Parts: sequence; C-alpha cells; structure tokens
Amino acid sequence: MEDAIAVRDLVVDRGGRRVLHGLSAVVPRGAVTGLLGPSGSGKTTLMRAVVGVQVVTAGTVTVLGRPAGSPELRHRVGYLTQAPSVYADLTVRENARYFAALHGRGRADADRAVADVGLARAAGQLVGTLSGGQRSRASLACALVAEPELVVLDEPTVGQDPVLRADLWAQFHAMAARGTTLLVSSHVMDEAARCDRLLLIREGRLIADDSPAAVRAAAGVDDLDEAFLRLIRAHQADQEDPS
Ligand SMILES: Nc1ncnc2c1ncn2[C@@H]1O[C@H](COP(=O)(O)OP(=O)(O)OP(=O)(O)O)[C@@H](O)[C@H]1O
Repeated sequence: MEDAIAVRDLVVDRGGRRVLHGLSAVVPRGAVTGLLGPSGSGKTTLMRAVVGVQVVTAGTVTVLGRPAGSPELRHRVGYLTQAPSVYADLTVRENARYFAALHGRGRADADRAVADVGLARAAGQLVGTLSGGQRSRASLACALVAEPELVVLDEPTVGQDPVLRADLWAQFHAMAARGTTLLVSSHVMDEAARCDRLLLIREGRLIADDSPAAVRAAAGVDDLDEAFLRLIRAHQADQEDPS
C-alpha cells in the first residue's frame, strides 16, 4: 500500500537559514511513527510541511496521495500544534463542537473526542480556566474530532502526568489499529520506544528511519536514549570528517 506521507529531497529555509537540507522520508499507513531529534533540529518544520502550512524551497511532500496542503486533505489530516489552539472563552465541549461543525461532524463526535482525551468531567469548564496539560488535551480533542486519516501531533504529551501519557499512547495505538496514521514528535525516550517506527533528525537531516529495535541494534545498545546519542555523535563525526 502507498505510504501515508512521502517526503522527497525537502529543502526549507526559515529566517534566511536552511532548516531542512534535502530530507527524504516516508511514513507508513496505519502505524505510529515517532519524530525525534534535538531541539531546533527541524521536527516542527517538517510537520508544518506535511500539513501544508510551510513554504518550501525545493522538494515534494505527498500526503495520502496528494500534494501536501491540497484542499481535499482538509478533512483528512488533523494537526496538533505545540501551542494549544482552542478558544479560552469557550468551554471544552463548546470548542470540540465548534471544530466538529467545521468538519461537518455532530455533537456526538465532539463529546466522544472530549471523553477520549480524558476531559469528560471538565467538558463544561471554560478553557481559559484549565491547567496547561488540560488545555493541550482540549486542543488534542479538537484535532481528533473529525477522525482524520492522518494525525500529526507536535509533542502531544508535554505537561501530562504519567498515567495520562500512558492513556494517550494507548489511544494512539488503538487509532493506528483502526487504520489511522500517526506522526508524533516527542523528546521522551519511553515514548520513542512505544512507536512502530522512528524518524530521527539532526540539524535538518535524517539520521535514522527504522523500528526502535533496529535503532537499538544499529547503535549496539539496549537503551534507546544511549542509542540516539551514539547515532547523533556518529553523524556529527561523519559531517566533521567526511573521508
Ligand atoms: N518562525 C521562524 N522564523 C525563523 N526561523 C525559525 C522559525 N521557527 C523556527 N525557526 C528555526 O528553524 C529551526 C528548526 O525549528 P523547529 O521548530 O522546526 O525545530 P524542532 O526540532 O521542532 O524544535 P523543538 O524540539 O525545540 O520544538 C530552528 O533553528 C529554529 O530556530
């Protein structure tokens, strides 16, 4: 089956600096792919290119068989940005119902999405009065409300406690089992270990694209944190001494 996302030779410049340097990668359908890399390595920029809001200098990004950003992808792709994008002066339920309506969905879809992110009890609360972690889950509910085929989540578990993080990851895998494709960025290694596949980027270049087990094997260590450090150092050494 065709991949959900195919990125070819993608070059992106931001603020006069090259941020992605001819990056190529694919994301398979119906799986959870983790996007990992040091802060500033280009994860958010790559996600922006996938959802079609990033100006690109060169290369192509194909999403569900269409060029990224095509109007027909609007209801098929969900995007959770790092900064929660919900209305502070509406309740959680009102926000979810508003986003549901934008996608032609009903109240039942909105209420299900709110329950799925563990906010059923706070559904009647104004978003402006929620904690940071609750607010980002409200934003997640709005990103998932239309049950998109592809879900792009930029650090969805920041600020969540361990129980909620485990619940959210269980939900991501349940979605993948139903055929949804998820691309999830994270800084947390126990989350990387939960992914079916990992894309590791450093300074705008892909340095690993494999399962967690294969990444561990390539680095020759069991600990994924250590494996990433080794891959990053090896990549750094290659760049400093390409001979
Ligand atoms: N609006 C912008 N204008 C100019 N440069 C930007 C802008 N946003 C990001 N950048 C630069 O692009 C590079 C990649 O940033 P990006 O946000 O994609 O990284 P990231 O891997 O998602 O980082 P983090 O893990 O900290 O969120 C960084 O060097 C950053 O300074």
